[in-house]
Amino acid sequence: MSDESGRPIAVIIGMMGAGKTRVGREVSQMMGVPFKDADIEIEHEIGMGIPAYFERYGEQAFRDVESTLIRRTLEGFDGIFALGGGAPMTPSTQEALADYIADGGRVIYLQADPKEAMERANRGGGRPMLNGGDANERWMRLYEQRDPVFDRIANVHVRTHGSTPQMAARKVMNMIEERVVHVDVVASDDYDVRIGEGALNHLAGILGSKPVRIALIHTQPVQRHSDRARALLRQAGYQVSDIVIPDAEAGKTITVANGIWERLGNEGFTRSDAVVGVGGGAATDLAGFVAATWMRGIRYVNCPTSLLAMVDASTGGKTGINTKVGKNLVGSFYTPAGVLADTTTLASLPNDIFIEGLGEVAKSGFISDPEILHILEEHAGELRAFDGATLIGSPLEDVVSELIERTVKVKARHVSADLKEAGLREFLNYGHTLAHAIEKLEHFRWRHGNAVAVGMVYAAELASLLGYIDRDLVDYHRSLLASLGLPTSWNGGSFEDVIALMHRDKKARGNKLRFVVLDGVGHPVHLDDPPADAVEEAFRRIQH
Ligand SMILES: NC(=O)c1ccc[n+]([C@@H]2O[C@H](COP(=O)([O-])OP(=O)(O)OC[C@H]3O[C@@H](n4cnc5c(N)ncnc54)[C@H](O)[C@@H]3O)[C@@H](O)[C@H]2O)c1
Ligand SMILES: Nc1ncnc2c1ncn2[C@@H]1O[C@H](COP(=O)(O)OP(=O)(O)O)[C@@H](O)[C@H]1O
Ligand SMILES: O=C(O)C1=C[C@@H](OP(=O)(O)O)[C@@H](O)[C@H](O)C1
Repeated sequence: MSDESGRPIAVIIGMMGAGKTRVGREVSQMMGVPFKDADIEIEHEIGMGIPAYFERYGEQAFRDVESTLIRRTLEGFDGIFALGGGAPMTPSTQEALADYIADGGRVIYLQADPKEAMERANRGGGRPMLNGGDANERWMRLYEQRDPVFDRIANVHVRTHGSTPQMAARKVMNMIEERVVHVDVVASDDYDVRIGEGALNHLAGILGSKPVRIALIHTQPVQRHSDRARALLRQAGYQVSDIVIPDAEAGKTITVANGIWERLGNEGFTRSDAVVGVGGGAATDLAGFVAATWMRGIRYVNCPTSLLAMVDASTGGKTGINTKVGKNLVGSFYTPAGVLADTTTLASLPNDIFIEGLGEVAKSGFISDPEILHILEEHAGELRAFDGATLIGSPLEDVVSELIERTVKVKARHVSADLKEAGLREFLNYGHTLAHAIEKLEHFRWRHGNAVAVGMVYAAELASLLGYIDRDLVDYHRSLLASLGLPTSWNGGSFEDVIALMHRDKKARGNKLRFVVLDGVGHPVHLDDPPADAVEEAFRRIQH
């Protein structure tokens, strides 16, 4: 885990008594990496205790020694590095930490409960900054000065209220090991998709101090996960309006949205308040739509709990609801303040819902990242046998996290380049032209990812008929998708019904059909107005 460039894996800052040394050492043991405590290193260097050095030479002289040692350690140590309580207040140390973050480092603000930390800091003395007068009063004064500075300097915030050292260390380790995909959007604020155990712990860090009220929108099947989100929000001091919506597609309606708008009005939600959506893609679509429309837009954080929502639905700023005429026909491009894909939520995900999410994972492999296909191939059996109850802590967890990160990166590249789907982003629609027709004809009984799988085989057949790809790649589509438990054929409707619906696909222009096909793995192209006989023959070929 250590960083080859000699940079610390993480630097821990926080108030005296927060647990920087104790928790930092726990983390280093859990991760099997070295640990350094700046205060101990300084005492070795100055050849005396810090209180004595303070006494003899004063605080400024100490801070000079401290900041020099910190800068040197940041350049030449690859473990967990805990700083002294006052260290981050020194401007030169702040600069060094900013450089470290710019180089990919993690400065973790260990946010202990002030009462707990103050009590622990006063055990055993030896803290010169608490000398003179009431130690608790001095601690609180230092806290008022330092907390805002630490909050600003750190790029990771870990609340340890009520945690044992081991629990706190586990939270810190999860934050260190989590995967982060940055989405930089030209027309809107950038945001991060955070993937890992405990990602929900970032909620307060993303929402910040401005919101008073949070609308927590969730569905019954994910109650245990929304319970955790609610507890974190309340611990952080927000007023939480708990809004349970109908599950799955039943929740993506104007009636549900209208009911929430009424609640937000009655409960005085202002523009500085926010929405948090917890659930599958349907819930995060609806939550995003409510956030996009309330007062013409308030901030929202998506907390996806299904694989498809983590890799696709929650991450690209498409929000929306269904209407009687069709799916996703009303909505807005409105990007979130952040996306928290907490992999512990997958523990309750049913196997069939996990497998359908693999349809969108495979799609991303076909259009952009062949390594995704290799990982799917290598682990097809384990993935097909997915059991959420045994996922966390198993070898499969890291495989799933890698697949999520890679798929989100594919999505992020397209969203960053083309938020409103004027061109490049359409490549994410590989397999979707037929998929949407299937979903409609199956009255949405077919899951989205399953329909996309059949749609990709169709697009491969069409591409093969027109000479873009060879039969081997068509066969590879079928063998890989089938090995994951995904369908590769469909017999649920006539070609006439299908062609009529494909003409209403959002990629169609005028009376011309438009598809995304491959010109090889990782090379999607637009196919406009293909010959009618090829369109029909490809359909025949996915009907067996
Ligand atoms: N906005 C976009 O860019 C985008 C992209 C793809 C799909 N979508 C939309 O996303 C929806 C599909 O998302 P989905 O596949 O997550 O379906 P879904 O939201 O209907 O969830 C599927 C089922 O799994 C349950 N579930 C989800 N997470 C769970 C968990 N951790 N434990 C137990 N049960 C859980 C849900 O309650 C639901 O019953 C569709 O509405 C689709 O239109 C949107
Ligand atoms: N989460 C925690 N729960 C219980 N005791 C803790 C916790 N974190 C630290 N401690 C104890 O509190 C005291 C101060 O911890 P320490 O790591 O030295 O704080 P810091 O380095 O942040 O000043 C130590 O006795 C330590 O064992
Ligand atoms: O552009 C996007 O981010 C996508 C939106 C969804 O398609 P639709 O917009 O066709 O619903 C999704 O199914 C597809 O995987 C990617």
